[in-house]
Amino acid sequence: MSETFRKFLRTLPDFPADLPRFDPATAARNPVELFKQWLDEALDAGEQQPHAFSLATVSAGQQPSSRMLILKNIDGDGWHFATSRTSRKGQELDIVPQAAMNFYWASLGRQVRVAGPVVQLSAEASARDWAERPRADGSTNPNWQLYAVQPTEFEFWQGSNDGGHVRHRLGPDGAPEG
Ligand SMILES: Cc1cc2nc3c(=O)[nH]c(=O)nc-3n(C[C@H](O)[C@H](O)[C@H](O)COP(=O)(O)O)c2cc1C
Repeated sequence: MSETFRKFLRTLPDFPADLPRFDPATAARNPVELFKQWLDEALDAGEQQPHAFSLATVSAGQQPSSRMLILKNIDGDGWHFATSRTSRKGQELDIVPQAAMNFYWASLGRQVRVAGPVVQLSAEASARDWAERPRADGSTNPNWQLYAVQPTEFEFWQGSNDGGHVRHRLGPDGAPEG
């Protein structure tokens, strides 16, 4: 059975035949600008929920966990997401306020990694996010919290069908890193 499954996995579709080329030398130097460009291109490529990402957090005992979330904004406070403070991730962020985001757009063979410390945004901003969510019903939720990742590192990754994958790593100010 496990051998059959192993072989089955080998047959699954890989990247699409046509992938964009990415040349870091001519890319936007500002990581937020580059991200917004890639997000637009993911939307144009037909990606459903291109603003969805995986958020990894870690427990006090160093057990990592990850789950999908929706990006709510990017501004001077950082990269916003919202969740309940009482959730597993909320509790983990109370103890270890660090996280890693991972966006993946399969149709373009692209991944963006963003990581750094996490801060809590204001009660007002959190309440507004709760009120503006899809299917809002006029209720309030005192546990709903808007957070922001304040990136210390970025990585823009472009897959290639010839194996020449491109990794473009940037520091917090957009300066290229090894
Ligand atoms: C595409 C997608 C987007 C999601 N967006 C959110 C979100 O913005 N906020 C949220 O709290 N949960 C969201 N969820 C649910 C989370 O993945 C997760 O199940 C929930 O937040 C509990 O996670 P935790 O127990 O690790 O804290 C989303 C799930 C999916 C699949």
